[in-house]
Amino acid sequence: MTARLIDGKAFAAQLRGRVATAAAAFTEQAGRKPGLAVVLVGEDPASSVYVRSKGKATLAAGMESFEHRLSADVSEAELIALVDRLNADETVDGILVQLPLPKHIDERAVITRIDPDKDVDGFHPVNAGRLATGLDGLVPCTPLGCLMLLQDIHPHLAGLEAVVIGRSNIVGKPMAALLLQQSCTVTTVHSRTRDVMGHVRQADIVVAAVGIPGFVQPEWIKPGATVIDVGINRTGDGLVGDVDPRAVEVAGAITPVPGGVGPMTIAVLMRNTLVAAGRRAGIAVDPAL
Ligand SMILES: NC(=O)C1=CN([C@@H]2O[C@H](COP(=O)(O)OP(=O)(O)OC[C@H]3O[C@@H](n4cnc5c(N)ncnc54)[C@H](OP(=O)(O)O)[C@@H]3O)[C@@H](O)[C@H]2O)C=CC1
Ligand SMILES: Nc1nc(=O)c2c([nH]1)NC[C@@H]1CN(c3ccc(C(=O)N[C@@H](CCC(=O)O)C(=O)O)cc3)C=[N+]21
Repeated sequence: MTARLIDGKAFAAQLRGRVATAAAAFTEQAGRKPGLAVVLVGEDPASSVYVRSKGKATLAAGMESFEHRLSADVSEAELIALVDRLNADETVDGILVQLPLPKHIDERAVITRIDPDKDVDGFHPVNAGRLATGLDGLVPCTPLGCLMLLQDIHPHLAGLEAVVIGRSNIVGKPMAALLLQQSCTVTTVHSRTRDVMGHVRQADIVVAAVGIPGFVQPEWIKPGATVIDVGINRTGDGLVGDVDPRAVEVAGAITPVPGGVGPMTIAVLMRNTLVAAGRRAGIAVDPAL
């Protein structure tokens, strides 16, 4: 059997189309466009590429894009002062500070300074708490994008066994929270787990967010399982995921890298910006987003 390839790129394009329609309706009602501010510190080439593609996607969705590029030696105080200005700016609905930050800056101090209602990355502890307790908030883009792809394949997620590999605040933990909210039976495995393979073998759904190229072996996968590969690893062979490509021979459905989760992350960022704008302005946005 060979797995169905989940076309994240096409799914993301559809989502961006729906966001653009809803953004136009917002602009009509609010008399201004939704606005996203992206802050980049330093000149890491990969981060520069992401920031540029986020800016392009923002404009294409009919939203305002504010880019702030700061030099790598900017002080933490200066960066926090910029966050304060963006928090106070009525034309800014979403704020994203590109990670990682240079070592001399405390990421936590910066993230916790962002107004939780403008935190379109969903990284603020207030949003993590809202997700954990089932309140409306802003949900991290990558795991929400993964959930959308999963719901397309499994309209009924309730009762399925899901294994999340990785427990970062950015991907693994919010992914597990979302799957639990959908009534999956969720297991999170990590570097201290005794038998990662043993857990993965049981899973109807595997989400790999490890950061090790080709980590998940085909023999670990239950035949027919759905596999979501979050990994973005730059190697001599180009961009590769956290799942061994031979897994296509065992899985029922699998996301490719590139063209899987990555494009969804940016599309959900657009969606989160529109949702934040709607809530801030008291304007209803399409709930199907
Ligand atoms: N497609 C996209 O849009 C995005 C992709 N990514 C990619 O996703 C991947 C994960 O990112 P992120 O969560 O930020 O990474 P982190 O490095 O923060 O987390 C990696 C997790 O994997 C776990 N881990 C490491 N080694 C093993 C092992 N041998 N067995 C089991 N678990 C292990 C770690 O465990 P422990 O906690 O015990 O150390 C940790 O929880 C990366 O490739 C990243 O580039 C990330 C964000 C967005
Ligand atoms: N505050 C913050 N928020 C983030 O969401 C954030 C961040 N910092 N730092 C870095 C990671 C990584 N990330 C990706 C976004 C898009 C692709 C993406 O579009 N990938 C394409 C390929 C792109 C390529 O070829 O390089 C794909 O997988 O098809 C990947 C990874 C967001 N991140």
